[in-house]
Amino acid sequence: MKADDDHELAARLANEAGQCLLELRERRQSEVDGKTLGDEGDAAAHELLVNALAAQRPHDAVLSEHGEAGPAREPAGRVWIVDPLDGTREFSEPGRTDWAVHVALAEGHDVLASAVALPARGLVLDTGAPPKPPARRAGAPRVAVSRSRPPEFVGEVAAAIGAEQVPMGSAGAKIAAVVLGDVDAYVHAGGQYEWDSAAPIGVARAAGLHTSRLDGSPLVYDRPDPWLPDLLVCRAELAEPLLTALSRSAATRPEGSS
Ligand SMILES: Nc1ncnc2c1ncn2[C@@H]1O[C@H](COP(=O)(O)O)[C@@H](OP(=O)(O)O)[C@H]1O
Repeated sequence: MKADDDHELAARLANEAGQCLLELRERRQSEVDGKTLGDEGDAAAHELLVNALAAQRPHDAVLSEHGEAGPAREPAGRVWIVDPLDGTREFSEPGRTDWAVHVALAEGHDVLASAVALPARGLVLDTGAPPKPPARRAGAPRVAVSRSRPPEFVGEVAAAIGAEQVPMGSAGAKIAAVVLGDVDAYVHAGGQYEWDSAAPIGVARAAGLHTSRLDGSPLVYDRPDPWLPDLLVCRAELAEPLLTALSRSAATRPEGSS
């Protein structure tokens, strides 16, 4: 099996799940409430991805936001880490485009191939043909943060580098915004799981962006516990100033200290 096939499969499955979600959203949004729409989307996209991976990669394990599937995970073996619908809340709000489908293949605790679909924007970003981030736009740097749960310390970090904050839903949409040059960085803390970041982190790395934990250490995938609560994605030239600002902020201060 060629590695190229994995890039291609990730992109195809992310696109197919995205089309399924677009169709479901169109058909059901006038019939059910937002919570039901999100739950139906999550379930439909999960089912599509798990069935497709069972048919196309029967020897690989699958770790989805909605449970494990396929053979048991082997230490450092091949595992598809998928988030069928990232930004469930935004998916259920009419007209919003900040939601995504994540499909990643990890091996040796690293992402080998991945794709992020942004169905409502008609885009699929993948590691087989990673986009080159455009030149930085003029003006203050823009830092994407969670729309619903922005970390408290982000204000002081943004101020330290003269940046403005841009609230947005979905980890995949925020990392894609850095890849596409809509923003310059994404800072997250307080909680997340491996499926929230594996696929977009693969694409961001392939596009030459900086990716790490907030203390600068590497993001490691396919650990027994999928909790991966914080991350930084940014243009390479912002890594040093942002990591310095983060190291001086509450972001990396041990809990309980001031
Ligand atoms: N504190 C936290 N604990 C657990 N998951 C979190 C979290 N903050 C954000 N997330 C998850 O990260 C994804 C992006 O969040 P946000 O839009 O706030 O940036 C969402 O995934 P899902 O939409 O797949 O549930 C959300 O649930």
